[in-house]
Amino acid sequence: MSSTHVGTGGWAGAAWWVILFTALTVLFIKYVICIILEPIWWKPMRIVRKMQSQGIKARPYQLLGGDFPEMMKLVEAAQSEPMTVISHDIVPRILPFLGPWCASLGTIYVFWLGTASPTLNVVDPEMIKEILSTKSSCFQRAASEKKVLNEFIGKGIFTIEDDEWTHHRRIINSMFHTEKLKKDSCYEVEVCEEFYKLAMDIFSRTAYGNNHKQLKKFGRLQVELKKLVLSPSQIVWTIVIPGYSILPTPNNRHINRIKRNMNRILDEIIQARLQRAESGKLRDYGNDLLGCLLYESEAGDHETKGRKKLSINDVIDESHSLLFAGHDTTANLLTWTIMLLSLHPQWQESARNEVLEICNGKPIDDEKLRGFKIVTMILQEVLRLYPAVADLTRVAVKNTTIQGWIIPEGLQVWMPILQLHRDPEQWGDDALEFRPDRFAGGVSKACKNPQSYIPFSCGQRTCVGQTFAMMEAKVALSMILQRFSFQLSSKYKHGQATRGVLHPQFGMPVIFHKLTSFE
Ligand code: HEM
Repeated sequence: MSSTHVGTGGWAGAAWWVILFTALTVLFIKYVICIILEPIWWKPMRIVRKMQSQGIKARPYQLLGGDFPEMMKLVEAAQSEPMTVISHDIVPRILPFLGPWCASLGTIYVFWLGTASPTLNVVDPEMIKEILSTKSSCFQRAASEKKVLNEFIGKGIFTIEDDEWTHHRRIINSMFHTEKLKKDSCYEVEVCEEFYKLAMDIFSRTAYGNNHKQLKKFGRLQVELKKLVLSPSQIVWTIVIPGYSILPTPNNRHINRIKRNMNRILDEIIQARLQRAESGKLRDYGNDLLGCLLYESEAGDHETKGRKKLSINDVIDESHSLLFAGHDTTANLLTWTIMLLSLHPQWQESARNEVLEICNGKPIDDEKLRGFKIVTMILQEVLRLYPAVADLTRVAVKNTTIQGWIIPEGLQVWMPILQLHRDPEQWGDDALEFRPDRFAGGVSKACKNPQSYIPFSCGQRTCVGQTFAMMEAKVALSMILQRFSFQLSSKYKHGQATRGVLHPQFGMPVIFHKLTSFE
């Protein structure tokens, strides 16, 4: 009797345990499903429904990488051959998906830039102004872009946010004060065909002192790294597979080897600077960019008024960002300028006459640079047609309204600068032509809405080096114009690609003729 009783009670107790265990397991599975489904399905679909309820169409959802793998395939196909004619209609080559998608979905639509990343295509200049300027606190750089940039240039000013960004930006800004640029960057440079090396040399001398030999090697490694990290397949894998960069693939191992070498060069430069300061050969750490960064680092003994000091690793990471942004962009500006002035010899001649008249055989200084009206217009027009940065991406970090559209938290926005700079609505029917004189009355007269011209972006995260870049381009161009006339070689093939920045895909062979006045 009692044993039966005990037995039944035991079974009942066991049954309760089974029920409890099953319930907990079901709850746990539901919880795991929620954790997985919320970011990859529910949240993105909520965002898309919100946009669809406002009349905006969306591309169909794709799980891994979203539309990105298809975009990359289209880009590869569009760039597989040189262009048959020299034309500035390069949107179908650089952003080949834009035309067909706009035709079927309208100019404002949602596509998938990365895994579960609904992204709004934005070309309206007023919306862009709000996103980048007036409502910039509601947006940050998108996660997929940060992933790729972190792989290439490490964690620095491009990828950090909030207080950390404000702190780093303030330090870096101080180096680009016009007073400092006037004093430090007006030295005579040899004109060379290799703008990449020239721009690296100028930037490294100005920002990193007397280390240009080491930084030349750094520059070579950066070119190699760029090819590996920013190759279409590596970008797709980095975005699609979380943690892809730590897998021991041959490419990743090669990338890590190059990064270690680059870090070693920067570390040697930093340690040498610290030693010079310690031995009293320098007051503080020097007043170039490296000096400013070290002054604010844990190596500096000054009071930071509660602000966190930069670590030496922060200084190394920022150096990767600045050494890349500081020369690749300007090198391409000069390259495209030489191409366009070769195609338009009358503008080459006008620019040369202006430079010869203003310089009159004397060295270039700040006052002369301010007198370069034609040269400035030419550079502005080059930056319109061939902006180094072809598009910008941000992600909304809180719900906001932009020009009447409700933008939910988590929605990415994508702003194709290249398209904006060629919009005939803004620039007129000659938008695809090289016409520097459209800038004769300044940007506000060149287009309907000045917000349609953003080669350096705008708002608080506008390019920190724009004054430096324009100054450097004017100095280099004026020196070339005074010494040489130039034309494209018959070997030149017209084609563009983006790997970090918009660059000539098949190189830019140019024939220079020494001017008789400089024989
Ligand atoms: C023709 C030359 C240049 C062009 C067209 C250009 C363009 C741009 C653009 C469009 C951005 C915004 C990127 C974004 O928000 O995603 C940017 C940011 C930046 N640029 Fe430049 N740039 C040029 C030269 C330079 C130079 C010489 C430096 C010197 C260090 C520099 C340093 C930076 C930095 C540090 C940022 C990030 C700013 C931040 O996030 O606070 N750039 N640039």
